[in-house]
Amino acid sequence: MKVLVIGAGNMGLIYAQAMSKSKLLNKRNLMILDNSPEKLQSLKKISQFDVYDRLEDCVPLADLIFFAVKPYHSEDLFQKIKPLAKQGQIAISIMAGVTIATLQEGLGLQKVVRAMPNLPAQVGKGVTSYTASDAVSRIELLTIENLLDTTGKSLKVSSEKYIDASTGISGSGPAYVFYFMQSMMEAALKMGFSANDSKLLVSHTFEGAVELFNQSDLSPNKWMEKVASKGGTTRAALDSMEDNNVKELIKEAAYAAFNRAIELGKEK
Ligand SMILES: NC(=O)C1=CN([C@@H]2O[C@H](COP(=O)(O)OP(=O)(O)OC[C@H]3O[C@@H](n4cnc5c(N)ncnc54)[C@H](O)[C@@H]3O)[C@@H](O)[C@H]2O)C=CC1
Ligand SMILES: O=C(O)[C@@H]1CCC=N1
Repeated sequence: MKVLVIGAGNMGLIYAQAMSKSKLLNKRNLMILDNSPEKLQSLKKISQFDVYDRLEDCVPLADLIFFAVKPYHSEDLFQKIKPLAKQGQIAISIMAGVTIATLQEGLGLQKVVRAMPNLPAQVGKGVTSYTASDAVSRIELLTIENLLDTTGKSLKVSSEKYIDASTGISGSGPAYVFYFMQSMMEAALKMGFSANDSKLLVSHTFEGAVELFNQSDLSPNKWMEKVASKGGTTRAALDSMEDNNVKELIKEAAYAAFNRAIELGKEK
């Protein structure tokens, strides 16, 4: 299987590098294309894949075309690719909001996979939800799942609604975690810790809490109870969060991302 990644930004490059290291593909089978001269310059220094700047040189060679450009660049890109694409090729898109129907119509291809990864893919700890059009066979889907798994875990979902929903949870989610971390680091600095010490205290607190959660069957609520002593410091913090409706605000934020994903699909 020959794979072409279009868009060598954050996500495209992460996927290209992860796939190139996996046993599923070798160097000759991985192509990458970008339209930014600076990006091409830096890509040529990486020897893991073949770099292209012209669609006509690489699109016809690909079995699987992986789309990793911003959603607002997709329409123009699809127009250029449509005359070069061949039935049987599989398009896989990680673009937020861009629907399977839009991909099929824009590219003139029936075999389409929509996926939603997240940035921890960069360290092999990503989670990618995906779903496919009926034309993609089970065996093709298995290969695609193996490719997605090179960046972490994958989750097959039953419909596109869950791709938009997972955009609001896991796709955008790392930014919510960073928001929380930033807030705690700012509080630590205000309490008088150095930047380095603030970072150490906060990053280990997150890492340790996630590790505890992952190694047990307990819910986050149960873990909160274990930290909070009656009348103690944690209770004071949790009460302050409850009084300020923080949980509802976080849910609202996740829904804002979910709804924005749906809107992006309509904007095209
Ligand atoms: N950054 C993230 O955490 C996540 C991003 N996504 C999705 O991944 C996609 C890419 O996002 P990022 O990697 O963050 O963006 P980015 O801006 O870092 O990368 C996009 C790349 O596409 C290139 N590009 C633009 N138009 C092109 C064209 N016509 N032909 C070839 N290359 C072109 C740009 O030069 C750039 O290198 C987006 O659609 C986004 O919705 C999905 C999940 C997480
Ligand atoms: O913010 C965005 O639109 C993309 C999709 C999920 C994460 N980044």
